Amino acid sequence: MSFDRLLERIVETQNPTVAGLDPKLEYIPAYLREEQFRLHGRNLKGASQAILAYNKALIDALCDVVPAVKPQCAYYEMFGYEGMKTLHDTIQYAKSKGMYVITDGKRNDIGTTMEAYAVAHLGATLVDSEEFEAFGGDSLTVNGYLGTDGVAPLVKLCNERDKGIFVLCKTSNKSSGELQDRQIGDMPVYRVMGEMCEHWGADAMGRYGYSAVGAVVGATYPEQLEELRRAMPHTFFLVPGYGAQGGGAWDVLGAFDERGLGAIVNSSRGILCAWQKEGCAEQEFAAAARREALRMKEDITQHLPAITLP
Ligand SMILES: O=C(O)c1cc(=O)[nH]c(=O)n1[C@@H]1O[C@H](COP(=O)(O)O)[C@@H](O)[C@H]1O
Repeated sequence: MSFDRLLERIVETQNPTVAGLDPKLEYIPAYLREEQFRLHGRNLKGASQAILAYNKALIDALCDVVPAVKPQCAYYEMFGYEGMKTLHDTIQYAKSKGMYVITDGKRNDIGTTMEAYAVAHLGATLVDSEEFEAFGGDSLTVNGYLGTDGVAPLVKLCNERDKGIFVLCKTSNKSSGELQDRQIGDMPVYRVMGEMCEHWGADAMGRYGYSAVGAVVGATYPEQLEELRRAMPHTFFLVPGYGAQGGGAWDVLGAFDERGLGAIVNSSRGILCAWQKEGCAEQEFAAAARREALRMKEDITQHLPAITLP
Protein backbone atom coordinates (compact mmCIF):
# COMPACT_ATOMS: atom_id res chain seq x y z
CA MET A 1 0.00 0.00 0.00
CA SER A 2 1.35 3.34 -1.06
CA PHE A 3 1.45 4.98 2.38
CA ASP A 4 3.50 1.98 3.55
CA ARG A 5 6.19 3.13 1.12
CA LEU A 6 5.88 6.68 2.44
CA LEU A 7 6.11 5.50 6.05
CA GLU A 8 9.20 3.45 5.22
CA ARG A 9 10.84 6.52 3.61
CA ILE A 10 9.93 8.59 6.68
CA VAL A 11 11.58 6.05 8.97
CA GLU A 12 14.63 5.79 6.69
CA THR A 13 15.15 9.56 6.69
CA GLN A 14 13.79 10.01 10.25
CA ASN A 15 11.97 12.95 8.75
CA PRO A 16 8.16 13.30 8.79
CA THR A 17 8.09 16.32 6.47
CA VAL A 18 7.28 17.03 2.84
CA ALA A 19 8.59 19.84 0.66
CA GLY A 20 5.79 21.61 -1.17
CA LEU A 21 6.72 22.49 -4.75
CA ASP A 22 4.50 25.55 -5.28
CA PRO A 23 6.87 27.55 -7.49
CA LYS A 24 6.29 31.14 -8.52
CA LEU A 25 8.53 32.87 -11.04
CA GLU A 26 9.59 35.44 -8.46
CA TYR A 27 11.01 32.68 -6.22
CA ILE A 28 13.40 31.60 -8.97
CA PRO A 29 16.83 33.25 -9.01
CA ALA A 30 17.18 35.68 -11.94
CA TYR A 31 20.21 33.91 -13.41
CA LEU A 32 18.25 30.63 -13.68
CA ARG A 33 15.17 32.33 -15.13
CA GLU A 34 17.23 34.21 -17.74
CA GLU A 35 19.10 31.04 -18.73
CA GLN A 36 15.81 29.33 -19.59
CA PHE A 37 14.32 32.44 -21.26
CA ARG A 38 17.39 32.56 -23.54
CA LEU A 39 16.92 28.90 -24.48
CA HIS A 40 13.12 28.77 -24.80
CA GLY A 41 11.86 32.34 -25.11
CA ARG A 42 10.36 34.86 -22.69
CA ASN A 43 6.99 33.11 -22.73
CA LEU A 44 5.02 30.30 -21.06
CA LYS A 45 7.51 27.72 -22.29
CA GLY A 46 10.54 29.63 -20.99
CA ALA A 47 8.78 30.19 -17.65
CA SER A 48 7.78 26.52 -17.37
CA GLN A 49 11.30 25.38 -18.16
CA ALA A 50 12.70 27.78 -15.55
CA ILE A 51 10.36 26.20 -12.99
CA LEU A 52 11.44 22.73 -14.03
CA ALA A 53 15.14 23.62 -13.68
CA TYR A 54 14.42 25.17 -10.26
CA ASN A 55 12.41 22.12 -9.11
CA LYS A 56 15.08 19.70 -10.28
CA ALA A 57 17.78 21.57 -8.37
CA LEU A 58 15.62 21.54 -5.25
CA ILE A 59 14.87 17.83 -5.61
CA ASP A 60 18.60 17.11 -6.02
CA ALA A 61 19.32 19.06 -2.84
CA LEU A 62 16.53 17.44 -0.80
CA CYS A 63 16.11 13.85 -1.98
CA ASP A 64 18.41 12.21 0.56
CA VAL A 65 16.98 14.04 3.59
CA VAL A 66 13.30 14.69 2.77
CA PRO A 67 11.05 11.72 1.96
CA ALA A 68 8.45 13.41 -0.23
CA VAL A 69 7.47 16.36 -2.40
CA LYS A 70 4.02 17.86 -2.92
CA PRO A 71 3.62 19.78 -6.19
CA GLN A 72 0.44 21.89 -6.11
CA CYS A 73 -1.20 21.67 -9.56
CA ALA A 74 -2.41 25.29 -9.64
CA TYR A 75 1.15 26.62 -9.84
CA TYR A 76 1.65 24.58 -13.02
CA GLU A 77 -1.79 25.02 -14.57
CA MET A 78 -1.23 28.79 -14.66
CA PHE A 79 1.42 28.19 -17.34
CA GLY A 80 -0.97 26.22 -19.57
CA TYR A 81 0.12 23.02 -21.26
CA GLU A 82 3.79 23.89 -20.86
CA GLY A 83 3.17 24.13 -17.13
CA MET A 84 1.38 20.78 -17.10
CA LYS A 85 4.40 19.25 -18.82
CA THR A 86 6.58 20.71 -16.09
CA LEU A 87 4.26 19.16 -13.48
CA HIS A 88 4.62 15.79 -15.19
CA ASP A 89 8.40 16.10 -15.55
CA THR A 90 8.75 17.24 -11.92
CA ILE A 91 6.77 14.23 -10.67
CA GLN A 92 8.84 11.85 -12.79
CA TYR A 93 12.13 13.45 -11.71
CA ALA A 94 11.23 13.30 -8.00
CA LYS A 95 10.27 9.63 -8.35
CA SER A 96 13.52 8.86 -10.19
CA LYS A 97 15.34 10.27 -7.15
CA GLY A 98 13.41 7.96 -4.81
CA MET A 99 11.02 10.59 -3.46
CA TYR A 100 7.35 9.90 -2.73
CA VAL A 101 5.07 12.28 -4.67
CA ILE A 102 1.84 13.76 -3.33
CA THR A 103 0.06 15.50 -6.22
CA ASP A 104 -1.92 18.33 -4.67
CA GLY A 105 -4.94 18.65 -6.95
CA LYS A 106 -7.80 18.73 -4.40
CA ARG A 107 -9.91 17.01 -7.02
CA ASN A 108 -13.54 16.01 -6.70
CA ASP A 109 -16.63 15.58 -8.89
CA ILE A 110 -19.44 13.14 -9.52
CA GLY A 111 -18.45 9.47 -9.83
CA THR A 112 -17.94 9.23 -13.61
CA THR A 113 -15.85 12.39 -13.78
CA MET A 114 -13.96 11.30 -10.71
CA GLU A 115 -13.03 8.11 -12.51
CA ALA A 116 -11.31 10.30 -15.12
CA TYR A 117 -9.47 12.32 -12.45
CA ALA A 118 -8.46 9.07 -10.77
CA VAL A 119 -7.01 7.74 -14.02
CA ALA A 120 -5.22 11.04 -14.69
CA HIS A 121 -3.47 11.23 -11.34
CA LEU A 122 -3.32 7.73 -9.89
CA GLY A 123 -3.99 5.37 -12.79
CA ALA A 124 -3.14 4.94 -16.43
CA THR A 125 -5.01 5.91 -19.59
CA LEU A 126 -5.82 3.10 -21.97
CA VAL A 127 -5.03 3.81 -25.63
CA ASP A 128 -5.63 0.84 -27.95
CA SER A 129 -5.27 -1.57 -25.03
CA GLU A 130 -1.90 -0.10 -24.02
CA GLU A 131 -1.63 1.72 -20.67
CA PHE A 132 0.01 5.15 -20.32
CA GLU A 133 0.50 6.91 -16.97
CA ALA A 134 -0.51 10.55 -17.41
CA PHE A 135 1.22 12.09 -14.38
CA GLY A 136 2.30 9.18 -12.20
CA GLY A 137 2.14 10.62 -8.67
CA ASP A 138 1.92 8.28 -5.67
CA SER A 139 -1.06 9.99 -4.05
CA LEU A 140 -3.53 12.81 -4.61
CA THR A 141 -5.25 15.37 -2.41
CA VAL A 142 -9.03 15.11 -2.71
CA ASN A 143 -12.12 17.01 -1.65
CA GLY A 144 -14.45 14.45 -0.07
CA TYR A 145 -17.43 16.72 0.40
CA LEU A 146 -19.31 15.21 -2.60
CA GLY A 147 -19.54 11.95 -0.68
CA THR A 148 -18.78 8.30 -1.35
CA ASP A 149 -19.32 8.12 -5.13
CA GLY A 150 -16.72 10.88 -5.57
CA VAL A 151 -14.13 8.99 -3.55
CA ALA A 152 -14.81 5.33 -4.42
CA PRO A 153 -13.07 5.42 -7.87
CA LEU A 154 -9.93 6.67 -6.16
CA VAL A 155 -10.00 4.05 -3.41
CA LYS A 156 -10.40 1.35 -6.10
CA LEU A 157 -7.23 2.58 -7.83
CA CYS A 158 -5.43 2.88 -4.48
CA ASN A 159 -5.97 -0.85 -3.98
CA GLU A 160 -5.24 -1.84 -7.56
CA ARG A 161 -2.17 0.30 -8.17
CA ASP A 162 -0.57 0.90 -4.78
CA LYS A 163 -1.66 4.56 -4.45
CA GLY A 164 -3.04 6.82 -1.70
CA ILE A 165 -5.34 9.80 -1.24
CA PHE A 166 -5.51 12.64 1.28
CA VAL A 167 -9.07 13.84 1.86
CA LEU A 168 -9.65 17.41 3.06
CA CYS A 169 -10.92 17.15 6.61
CA LYS A 170 -10.02 20.30 8.58
CA THR A 171 -8.22 22.72 6.28
CA SER A 172 -5.59 25.22 7.42
CA ASN A 173 -7.14 28.41 6.03
CA LYS A 174 -8.78 31.17 8.10
CA SER A 175 -12.31 30.53 6.83
CA SER A 176 -12.21 26.76 7.24
CA GLY A 177 -14.49 26.92 10.29
CA GLU A 178 -17.34 28.58 8.40
CA LEU A 179 -18.49 25.17 7.24
CA GLN A 180 -16.12 22.60 8.74
CA ASP A 181 -16.72 23.62 12.39
CA ARG A 182 -20.53 23.59 12.07
CA GLN A 183 -22.29 20.96 14.14
CA ILE A 184 -24.11 18.02 12.60
CA GLY A 185 -25.90 16.35 15.50
CA ASP A 186 -23.30 16.11 18.26
CA MET A 187 -20.27 16.43 15.96
CA PRO A 188 -18.56 19.16 13.96
CA VAL A 189 -18.48 18.62 10.19
CA TYR A 190 -14.71 17.91 10.24
CA ARG A 191 -15.31 15.00 12.64
CA VAL A 192 -18.03 13.63 10.37
CA MET A 193 -15.58 13.83 7.46
CA GLY A 194 -13.02 12.10 9.70
CA GLU A 195 -15.44 9.23 10.30
CA MET A 196 -16.03 8.98 6.56
CA CYS A 197 -12.27 8.76 5.94
CA GLU A 198 -11.92 5.93 8.48
CA HIS A 199 -14.84 4.16 6.80
CA TRP A 200 -13.50 4.66 3.23
CA GLY A 201 -10.11 3.39 4.31
CA ALA A 202 -11.34 0.25 6.08
CA ASP A 203 -10.97 -1.89 2.92
CA ALA A 204 -7.59 -0.44 2.02
CA MET A 205 -5.46 -1.10 5.08
CA GLY A 206 -1.69 -1.05 4.93
CA ARG A 207 0.91 -3.07 6.83
CA TYR A 208 1.58 -0.44 9.49
CA GLY A 209 -1.95 0.29 10.71
CA TYR A 210 -2.72 3.17 8.33
CA SER A 211 -5.08 2.90 5.38
CA ALA A 212 -4.67 4.28 1.85
CA VAL A 213 -7.21 6.99 2.69
CA GLY A 214 -5.38 9.78 4.47
CA ALA A 215 -6.73 13.13 5.64
CA VAL A 216 -5.60 16.75 5.37
CA VAL A 217 -5.62 18.51 8.74
CA GLY A 218 -4.07 21.96 9.11
CA ALA A 219 -1.24 22.80 11.51
CA THR A 220 -3.07 26.05 12.22
CA TYR A 221 -5.71 24.20 14.28
CA PRO A 222 -3.66 22.21 16.82
CA GLU A 223 -6.60 21.34 19.07
CA GLN A 224 -8.59 19.84 16.23
CA LEU A 225 -5.45 18.07 15.04
CA GLU A 226 -5.10 16.31 18.39
CA GLU A 227 -8.82 15.56 18.54
CA LEU A 228 -8.79 14.05 15.04
CA ARG A 229 -5.65 11.98 15.74
CA ARG A 230 -7.51 10.33 18.63
CA ALA A 231 -10.70 9.89 16.57
CA MET A 232 -8.97 8.58 13.43
CA PRO A 233 -6.41 5.95 14.47
CA HIS A 234 -6.10 4.37 10.99
CA THR A 235 -5.88 7.59 8.99
CA PHE A 236 -2.51 9.05 8.01
CA PHE A 237 -2.43 12.88 8.07
CA LEU A 238 -1.02 15.44 5.66
CA VAL A 239 -0.47 18.54 7.78
CA PRO A 240 -0.03 21.83 5.87
CA GLY A 241 0.26 25.21 7.54
CA TYR A 242 3.71 24.92 9.14
CA GLY A 243 5.96 27.94 8.56
CA ALA A 244 4.49 30.54 6.21
CA GLN A 245 0.94 30.12 7.61
CA GLY A 246 2.15 30.42 11.20
CA GLY A 247 2.11 26.81 12.41
CA GLY A 248 5.10 25.71 14.52
CA ALA A 249 6.55 22.48 15.89
CA TRP A 250 4.33 22.48 19.00
CA ASP A 251 1.24 22.85 16.84
CA VAL A 252 1.91 19.71 14.81
CA LEU A 253 2.93 17.32 17.60
CA GLY A 254 -0.66 16.21 18.20
CA ALA A 255 -0.74 14.73 14.68
CA PHE A 256 1.70 11.94 15.55
CA ASP A 257 1.17 8.58 17.23
CA GLU A 258 3.35 7.11 19.99
CA ARG A 259 5.89 5.83 17.40
CA GLY A 260 6.34 9.26 15.85
CA LEU A 261 4.34 8.06 12.83
CA GLY A 262 0.90 9.12 11.65
CA ALA A 263 1.59 12.36 9.84
CA ILE A 264 3.71 14.24 7.35
CA VAL A 265 4.07 18.00 7.75
CA ASN A 266 4.26 20.21 4.66
CA SER A 267 6.19 23.39 4.10
CA SER A 268 6.13 25.07 0.69
CA ARG A 269 7.10 28.76 0.79
CA GLY A 270 9.32 28.17 3.85
CA ILE A 271 11.56 25.88 1.79
CA LEU A 272 11.13 27.43 -1.68
CA CYS A 273 11.94 30.94 -0.48
CA ALA A 274 14.61 30.02 2.08
CA TRP A 275 17.33 31.64 -0.04
CA GLN A 276 15.45 34.95 -0.13
CA LYS A 277 14.77 34.84 3.60
CA GLU A 278 18.40 34.02 4.37
CA GLY A 279 19.58 36.72 1.98
CA CYS A 280 22.24 34.37 0.58
CA ALA A 281 23.69 34.41 -2.95
CA GLU A 282 21.21 33.39 -5.68
CA GLN A 283 23.39 30.45 -6.66
CA GLU A 284 22.90 29.04 -3.16
CA PHE A 285 19.11 28.70 -3.46
CA ALA A 286 19.08 24.90 -3.37
CA ALA A 287 21.57 24.70 -0.48
CA ALA A 288 19.39 27.20 1.45
CA ALA A 289 16.32 24.99 0.80
CA ARG A 290 18.22 22.02 2.22
CA ARG A 291 19.27 24.03 5.28
CA GLU A 292 15.65 25.03 5.91
CA ALA A 293 14.40 21.45 5.38
CA LEU A 294 16.95 20.16 7.90
CA ARG A 295 16.05 22.93 10.35
CA MET A 296 12.36 22.03 10.04
CA LYS A 297 13.12 18.33 10.53
CA GLU A 298 15.09 19.08 13.71
CA ASP A 299 12.45 21.54 14.92
CA ILE A 300 9.74 18.86 14.75
CA THR A 301 11.61 15.62 15.53
CA GLN A 302 13.35 16.96 18.64
CA HIS A 303 9.97 16.58 20.37
CA LEU A 304 9.20 13.11 18.95
CA PRO A 305 10.50 9.65 19.80
CA ALA A 306 12.81 8.00 17.23
CA ILE A 307 10.38 7.17 14.41
CA THR A 308 9.82 3.41 14.14
CA LEU A 309 7.55 1.04 12.25
CA PRO A 310 5.32 -1.33 14.23
O1 LIG B 1 -4.04 20.07 0.63
C1 LIG B 1 -3.14 20.84 0.95
O2 LIG B 1 -1.96 20.55 0.76
C2 LIG B 1 -3.50 22.06 1.71
C3 LIG B 1 -4.61 21.98 2.51
C4 LIG B 1 -4.85 22.98 3.47
O3 LIG B 1 -5.76 22.90 4.27
N1 LIG B 1 -4.00 24.05 3.52
C5 LIG B 1 -2.92 24.18 2.67
O4 LIG B 1 -2.17 25.15 2.81
N2 LIG B 1 -2.70 23.23 1.70
C6 LIG B 1 -1.60 23.39 0.72
O5 LIG B 1 -0.35 23.33 1.41
C7 LIG B 1 0.56 24.28 0.86
C8 LIG B 1 0.94 25.29 1.94
O6 LIG B 1 1.93 26.14 1.47
P1 LIG B 1 2.80 27.08 2.44
O7 LIG B 1 1.83 27.84 3.27
O8 LIG B 1 3.56 27.93 1.49
O9 LIG B 1 3.69 26.17 3.26
C9 LIG B 1 -0.13 24.88 -0.34
O10 LIG B 1 0.21 24.07 -1.47
C10 LIG B 1 -1.60 24.71 -0.06
O11 LIG B 1 -2.37 24.61 -1.23
